[in-house]
Amino acid sequence: MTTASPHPATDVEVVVHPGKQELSDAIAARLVTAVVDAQAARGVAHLSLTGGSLGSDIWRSVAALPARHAVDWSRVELWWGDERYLPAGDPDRNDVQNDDAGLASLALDPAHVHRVPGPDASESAEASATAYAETVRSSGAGAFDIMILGVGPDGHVASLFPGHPAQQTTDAIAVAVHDSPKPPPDRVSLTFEALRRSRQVWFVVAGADKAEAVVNGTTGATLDVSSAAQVTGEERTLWLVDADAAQRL
Ligand SMILES: O=C(O)[C@H](O)[C@@H](O)[C@H](O)[C@H](O)COP(=O)(O)O
Repeated sequence: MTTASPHPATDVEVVVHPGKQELSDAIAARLVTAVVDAQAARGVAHLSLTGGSLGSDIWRSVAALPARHAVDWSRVELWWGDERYLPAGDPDRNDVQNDDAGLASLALDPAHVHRVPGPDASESAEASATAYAETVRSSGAGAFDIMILGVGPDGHVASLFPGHPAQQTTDAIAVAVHDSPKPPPDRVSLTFEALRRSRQVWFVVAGADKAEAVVNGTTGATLDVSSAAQVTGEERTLWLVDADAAQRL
């Protein structure tokens, strides 16, 4: 399938798994292999994570996967595509939900886990976005190796919501988002420009309520309908979906 998005850097590939559990387990297996490959090629793997239920299920699956020991987790640089602007440790933060699901059980180097500053560590969401962008810029990462993105039923990815003013931010790596249509209202998100600087982009989507978002995302829908359709990887763009989310393809 070829996307008609305005940035068709790569063909879009869709892989369908029967249910959410199989999907989560398959993403985990794919992730371990991709991280090993990135480390073999470049020494370090830059991996960007997503919130959402599936975004955390993946870490439950990785933590149960014997092959996780094939990864040198201390040489993984971790990022988040977006974060809810809440204090460190808040159970509604994406990083905390990922940690609780299993991420925290891996032998990561805390210095390589790049959390988005919350209100306890920054003056505003704008200041947090500036600081996070500076961390991305100074990390030396030419591109993220793997960008994992959940997709909302409304077509949002990271915290870039169709029709929201922050969606179209240009010339920035990260942006503050206020009045988010999905709570909580204040967030920090990578921009489209930053999300596209990824060797591989993996959209991870489960559930019948996402079926329309999957059609829109894989067929190059416009900005006002789909943020997902605006993002492709430099080398590969994968839609990893369950049968319910794929039902309208
Ligand atoms: O910050 C958020 O509110 C979430 O991170 C959100 O962006 C999520 O990734 C998608 O809505 C998909 O979520 P599900 O996997 O739960 O459907």
